[in-house]
This record gives sequence, C-alpha cells and structure tokens, in this order.
Amino acid sequence: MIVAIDGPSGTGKSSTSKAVAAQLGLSYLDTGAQYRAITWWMLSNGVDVADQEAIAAAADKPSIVSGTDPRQPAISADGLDASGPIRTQEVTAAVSAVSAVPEVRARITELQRMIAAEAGGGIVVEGRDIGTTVLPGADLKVFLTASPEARAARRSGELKTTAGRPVTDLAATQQALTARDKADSSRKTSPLKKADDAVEVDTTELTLEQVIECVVTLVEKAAARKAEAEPVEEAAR
Ligand SMILES: Nc1ncnc2c1ncn2[C@@H]1O[C@H](COP(=O)(O)OP(=O)(O)O)[C@@H](O)[C@H]1O
Ligand SMILES: Nc1ccn([C@H]2C[C@H](O)[C@@H](COP(=O)(O)OP(=O)(O)O)O2)c(=O)n1
Repeated sequence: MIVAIDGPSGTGKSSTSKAVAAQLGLSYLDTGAQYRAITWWMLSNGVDVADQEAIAAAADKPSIVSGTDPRQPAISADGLDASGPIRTQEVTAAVSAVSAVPEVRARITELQRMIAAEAGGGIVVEGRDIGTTVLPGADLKVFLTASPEARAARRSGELKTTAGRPVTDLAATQQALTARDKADSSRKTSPLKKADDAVEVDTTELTLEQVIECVVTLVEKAAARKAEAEPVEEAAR
C-alpha cells in the first residue's frame, strides 16, 4: 500500500502523514526533510547555495539517511543527526533553491523510490511531487490545501519563544511561505502540482483530527479497492 500526500507548506502533510501511518501500521517518509538535510549539508560544507553549478556538483556527496518509523522520525546527513538543524530559518530560506536543481532532485528521487520499494508493509510518503513524479503508481494520492492565512497562522504558531510570543510576525511568515510556494510551483523540474488522479482535501476549516480521519478513510477505501482488484488480475494471468 503506497500513499502519496502532497501539498504546499502548512497544509498539514507531516502531522497527517505521521498519524495516518502510525494508526495503520505503515512506514513513513518525510521527503521535505531529505531536501532540508541536503541543504543543511551544503550550507555546512561551504557550498554556495546561490550557485546552481556548485550545488549540482555536490549533489552526490552527502549520505542522507531517513528513518521510516512514524513515531520516531529521523534524518541524518553524513551520519550527523540533522533533525534539529534542518528546521532553522537559514535552511528554510535556502531549501527551495537547492531542491530546484535537477541533479539534487534526481539523487533524492532515487533514494525515495528505494525506500518505498523496501517498505514491505506499505508506506505514507509526503512531499511536493510524490503523486506526480516519485511514485506515480501510488495506490492513493492525496493533495492537501488550505488558505494562505490558515497556513501562515499554523506555521507562526509553531515559532513561539519561551514567553509564548511568536518570534516572527504573521505577515512575514505568510510572505515567506507564499514566496516558497511560488518557487516550488514554478521550478522546471518536478514542480509542486496536484496529480490529475489525486483527491484534493481543503483543510482550512478542518481540525487536524478531522483531516487524519478523512485520510484514514481514503486509505481504507483504496486498500479495499486494491484487494478486490488483485484476485481479478491473478485470474486474468
Ligand atoms: N487541520 C489543522 N488545523 C489546525 N492546525 C493544523 C492542522 N493541520 C496541521 N496543523 C498544524 O499546523 C502546523 C503545520 O503542519 P504540518 O503538518 O507541519 O504541515 P506541512 O507538513 O504541510 O508543512 C503544525 O503545527 C500542525 O500541528
Ligand atoms: N517532494 C518534495 C518535498 C520538499 N521539497 C522542497 C520544497 C520545500 O519548500 C522544501 C521543504 O519541504 P518541507 O515539506 O519540509 O516544508 P514545510 O514543512 O512544508 O515547510 O523542500 C521538494 O522540492 N519536493
């Protein structure tokens, strides 16, 4: 059972995918974390992230390893735990440029396909181009959306100081998010796009619990369709 969950930032991909995978006993892959990890590696190793050729030349160098347990997401670059550093503003600001480079996408896409092929019991893979490019044969494709206002409010809600006040203002968060969406949607190689056969779920007015329930139902229906279809395929051989 392969489930592809795509959509822009702040639509709930990570929270939904982790919960659905944990609930249904599936593996989980956060492909954004992989692009963030390679970006962090480039920043830490003196690669000029404004120079596409330098990025392309370094694309094969780091070893990027992802954990696939939805209860313990893990990501490392050259053996170093990247889970903290990949969430910094510095990485967030550079990740769209690094992930637009075709050599980076080819490298990471190959890794993603290997991980999905090795996940025996099935996997939920979340990102931007999973349904369109990485796993076009997925058993279920979901495309999450939400208004820019809702997405910015969710993101800035994560960026609290210990005093409980947001560290960035809402308008700045929304502006950065919209700029990243634009870059991710307009790049030449494998842009952020809804696959024609994806189910679109607008999460603006839904709670996270409602979104999880909705996707669990979609996965269960897709699994039933798959189970019905397979004996027919067997008989046809
Ligand atoms: N339907 C929802 N309603 C309210 N908050 C949500 C909803 N879905 C996700 N969130 C919150 O929004 C933030 C961003 O969610 P996340 O899953 O990281 O989105 P994405 O992976 O699409 O960027 C998280 O803090 C999460 O708890
Ligand atoms: N399949 C993917 C996943 C992410 N990316 C790129 C584009 C995104 O802006 C960055 C970061 O993705 P991530 O899912 O971590 O971003 P958010 O959690 O939505 O802020 O990586 C991509 O190009 N293709």
